[in-house]
Amino acid sequence: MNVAVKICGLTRAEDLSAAAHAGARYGGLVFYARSPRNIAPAQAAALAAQAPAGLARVGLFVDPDDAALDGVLDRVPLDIVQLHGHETPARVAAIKARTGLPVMKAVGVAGPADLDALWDHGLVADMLLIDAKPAADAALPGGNGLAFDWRLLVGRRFLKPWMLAGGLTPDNVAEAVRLTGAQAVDVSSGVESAPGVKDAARIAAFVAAAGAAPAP
Ligand SMILES: O=C(O)c1ccccc1N[C@@H]1O[C@H](COP(=O)(O)O)[C@@H](O)[C@H]1O
Repeated sequence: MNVAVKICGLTRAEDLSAAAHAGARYGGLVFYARSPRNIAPAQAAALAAQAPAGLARVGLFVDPDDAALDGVLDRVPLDIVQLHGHETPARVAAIKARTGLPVMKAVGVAGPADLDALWDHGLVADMLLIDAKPAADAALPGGNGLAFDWRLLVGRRFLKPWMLAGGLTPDNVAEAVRLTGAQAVDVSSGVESAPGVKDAARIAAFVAAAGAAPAP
């Protein structure tokens, strides 16, 4: 199976190298101050410059205003913008127009009613990211290592290509892919030794277990 893998929350050169070497197709850089994976634009620019051609650089934002977006995009070469907050479809469309980049919109899922938002966002976003819906009192809107009931996705079709996220690990990603038919998966905490510190062995195990094909 050819499953594309995104390793999110890269903060160190060795983590980016481990992701690329393992065969990941996307590397995520988190621009969200409350996250333990938050990265400053200057540091992100250096990391992004090291990314090989087969690794798409994804910038993760949470409800960014235009100044926040510009402050990163003026410095950091990104290939995709990931929106992981409460952005409306109209805001997604505006960010897509402003940045000129493909936009991946994350939608949190806890039950069947949450799937409706995937339809609405599928009308404007280029890609969808289906993540677990965080608890109301969660400190972060994502990156919590929290999974949702993957059976909610069985038999579902979406308007745009989508990634599965939320609590994925080297041990459960194969089952998640088998059950949902996901062709792309995203992981952050499941391949870490500590928040914000990726583990090369876990990255390699995750990519292998996902059934990823190496970048062409
Ligand atoms: O990783 C973070 O710190 C983060 C912060 C704010 C929003 C999203 C974040 N990460 C994204 O969350 C999902 C799932 O992460 P995990 O594998 O369950 O830890 C993933 O899409 C990350 O891109």
